[in-house]
Amino acid sequence: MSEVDTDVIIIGAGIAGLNAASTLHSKGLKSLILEARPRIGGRVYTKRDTVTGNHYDLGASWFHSTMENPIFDKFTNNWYSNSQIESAKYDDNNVGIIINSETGSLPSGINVGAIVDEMKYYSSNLKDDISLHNCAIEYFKTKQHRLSRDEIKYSTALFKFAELLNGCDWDTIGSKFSYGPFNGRDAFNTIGYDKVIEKIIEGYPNDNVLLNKVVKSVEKIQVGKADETIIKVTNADGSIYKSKYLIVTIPLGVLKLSIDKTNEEGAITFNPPLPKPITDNFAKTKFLPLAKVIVEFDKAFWPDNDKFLVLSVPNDDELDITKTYETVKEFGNYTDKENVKAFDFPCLVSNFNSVRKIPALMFLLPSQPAYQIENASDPEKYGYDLIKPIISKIVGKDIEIPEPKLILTTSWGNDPYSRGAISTCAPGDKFVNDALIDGFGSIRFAGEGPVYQGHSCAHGAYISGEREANYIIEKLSK
Ligand SMILES: Cc1cc2nc3c(=O)[nH]c(=O)nc-3n(C[C@H](O)[C@H](O)[C@H](O)COP(=O)(O)OP(=O)(O)OC[C@H]3O[C@@H](n4cnc5c(N)ncnc54)[C@H](O)[C@@H]3O)c2cc1C
Repeated sequence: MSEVDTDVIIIGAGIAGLNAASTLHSKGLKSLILEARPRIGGRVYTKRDTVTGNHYDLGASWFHSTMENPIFDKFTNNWYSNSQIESAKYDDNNVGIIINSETGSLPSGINVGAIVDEMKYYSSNLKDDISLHNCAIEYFKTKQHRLSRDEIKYSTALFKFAELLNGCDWDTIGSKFSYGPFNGRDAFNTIGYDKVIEKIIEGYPNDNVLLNKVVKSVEKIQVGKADETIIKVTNADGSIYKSKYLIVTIPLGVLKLSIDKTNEEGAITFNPPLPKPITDNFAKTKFLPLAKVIVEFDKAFWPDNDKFLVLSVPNDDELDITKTYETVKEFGNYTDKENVKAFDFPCLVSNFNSVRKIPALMFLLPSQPAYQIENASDPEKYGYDLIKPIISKIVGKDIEIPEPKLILTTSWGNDPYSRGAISTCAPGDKFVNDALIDGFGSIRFAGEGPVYQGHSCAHGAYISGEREANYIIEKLSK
């Protein structure tokens, strides 16, 4: 059993933990990172193929909210500004919309974007926070007299697209925060998100990052007056480390287990237990998976749009124009289905041939298909079979799709150290668990969950890590 004394222990080597460590290091404070996995990065995970030189991000890919994203600014302005390759690309050029119809595309002459903007306004201003699905029903109930049949049909499908921003199906997403506070365009990271990780941790001592350390328990021990405590952290391998402060950055899906599932892998027992204001908030916290299916071919055979939004559109015969909201009620309810197929769910397809000059497509899928892929006996084959009809629609012609060179799928839901993709708000839930930001004395919390700016995003994790490091720096300087 080893014992190490340090100023701060950080649990988790994702963006939040690494940025906390780097900030503490820059001010001369000592820290130690305990990471359960055999690698750093957390939900940033770049697979690099040593033969082709290609790389694929299985976690974060985009810089969101680029008007207020500090990682994006550093990445493009400081870290890789001299790179010969553009390090990030706004990928909103010529966005294709693909639907399951004869033509495969939206009919011209309907401005669904404007209606979706109205629906976003409507959802964020409703008095009661209801599910996104119910919100769509309410919107059509009260506003359908202003809309044409096609406007209703296609804007419903686009609205449901928010499932990809939240990871959940629209029955489990609270309408109020369903579109999040996204400020600014999205930019695609073209050189790999691991390059962000490399820069954040540059200069931090390697020896202070301990991998394969699954933290099992945290004990706060009183050593003097009320605010004089020592933190004792015990790992699954029996090693113990002690510090003055602790920053916990594990995903909320894992932290939730501390309430009543402490035997599960990755769960941490807190002694004394986490206070009620923190745990009360977890009752509704949703943490479901998103999945990626990445397919690489010998050469591209699809159109050159930057990306494609693939929509699940209500059937024409299902759509009763006199009672459209009734139709919307039945539409898109796939949570009870065990096997969803292409076009049952919305999906985003990034065209790497356009954004990175690589003949590959990346499919981002919501929770239900994600579960199916993760639990399949052959996830690559299952994932590819699931998205193949979408490739056919994108191509638009009856051609034989060639065999892919490479298929990659993800497993964020089954992974015990993530247990999902991103934090989501259920109806009536708080956008952010403020009690986590307040912390528990010398036990602090960071990550994409406990933060407002950049909530659920990589830059939110970054901001929260710095916030907690600065809190401790201030405390220790007194
Ligand atoms: C498929 C997918 C796509 C995404 N796309 C984007 C995107 O395009 N843009 C964007 O901004 N964001 C995206 N995100 C979200 C983004 O990846 C996260 O917000 C961010 O990486 C979270 O960082 P974090 O430090 O909060 O948590 P994490 O990166 O999850 O780090 C937490 C760390 O804690 C470790 N840990 C867990 N339990 C224990 C334990 N008991 N003991 C020790 N260590 C433990 C984990 O192994 C992990 O390394 C995506 C996420 C997913 C899954």
